Amino acid sequence: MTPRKKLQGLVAATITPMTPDGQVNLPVIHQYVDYLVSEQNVKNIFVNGTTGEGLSLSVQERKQLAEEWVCQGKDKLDHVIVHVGALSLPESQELARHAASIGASAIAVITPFFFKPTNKDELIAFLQKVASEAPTVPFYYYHIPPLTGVKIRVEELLDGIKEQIPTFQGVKFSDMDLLDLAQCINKNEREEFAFLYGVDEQLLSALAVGADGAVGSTYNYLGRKTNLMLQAFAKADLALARKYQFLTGEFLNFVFKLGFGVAQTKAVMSFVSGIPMGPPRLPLVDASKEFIVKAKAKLDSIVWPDGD
Ligand SMILES: CC(=O)N[C@@H]([C@@H](O)[C@H](O)[C@H](O)CO)[C@@H](O)CC(=O)C(=O)O
Repeated sequence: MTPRKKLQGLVAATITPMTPDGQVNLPVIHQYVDYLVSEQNVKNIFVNGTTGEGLSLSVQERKQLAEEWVCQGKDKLDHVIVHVGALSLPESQELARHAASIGASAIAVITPFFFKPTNKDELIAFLQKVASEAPTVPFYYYHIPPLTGVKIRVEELLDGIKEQIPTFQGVKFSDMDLLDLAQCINKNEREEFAFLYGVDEQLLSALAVGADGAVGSTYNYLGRKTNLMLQAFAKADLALARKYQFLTGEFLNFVFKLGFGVAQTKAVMSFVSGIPMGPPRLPLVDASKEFIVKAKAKLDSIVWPDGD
């Protein structure tokens, strides 16, 4: 899949559909692609990331998923970014080669988070070894310190990165540190890199400092609403953009108090889209019935500015 334009706008961090007995449910992906495009107006995806439980899947499952998303997304999706990060360097390299061979638009890599890099040079050395296995595929660093515990500032990482990773294309920035994000964007004078923000409830603030777009779980089921926020922001209608951000925030604030993570995202996506996402894989456990009833009632109660 050749990217037709610089990545911007919304990217859905895809869920990995599973059968009730915990197997990856590939046949559902065809319907899932159509749902994202036609119901959510989202044409970019990020596969096998956090929301996709990528680090809980086998290498074989990750390859099958990447292949299925690329295949089903052909002529429908603009960008299919495949997350190929792993704790083991050879596994990550194998996944990078595989993503290149199936025509993924880009790859992304998370830092190793068991044995962790302690500084920028160690992290870049790992990323470089993976990126060089896919020398024609755009490369994104996936920064998510709340989960990895690796807090190396991205602003530091950018210095000289293009010399070490010629395919470097940008960052999926899933952190609340907007000073770091803003400094990255300030350094990106030639606008050669894309910065995709990953904290959905704060996207408007990231847009204000210049984020190009966003990767997140909520764009699976609130993509259409968030696209309206992006449009309002582009027209400098901040009052309207804020309304959308406040309302997605109202929903997320509500579910955070109930306990919210990938398992609950799967449940919400199942009831909103009607596509069965199935249970999460252990150690995650299914959302409770009580969560589902309350989350659905909350989402249904929201009155959006577009009248829906
Ligand atoms: C920690 C986490 O899961 N963060 C999500 C957000 O989209 C998150 O679900 C949302 O902001 C609600 O908190 C994304 O950044 C993760 C993501 O894009 C991915 O699945 O790779």
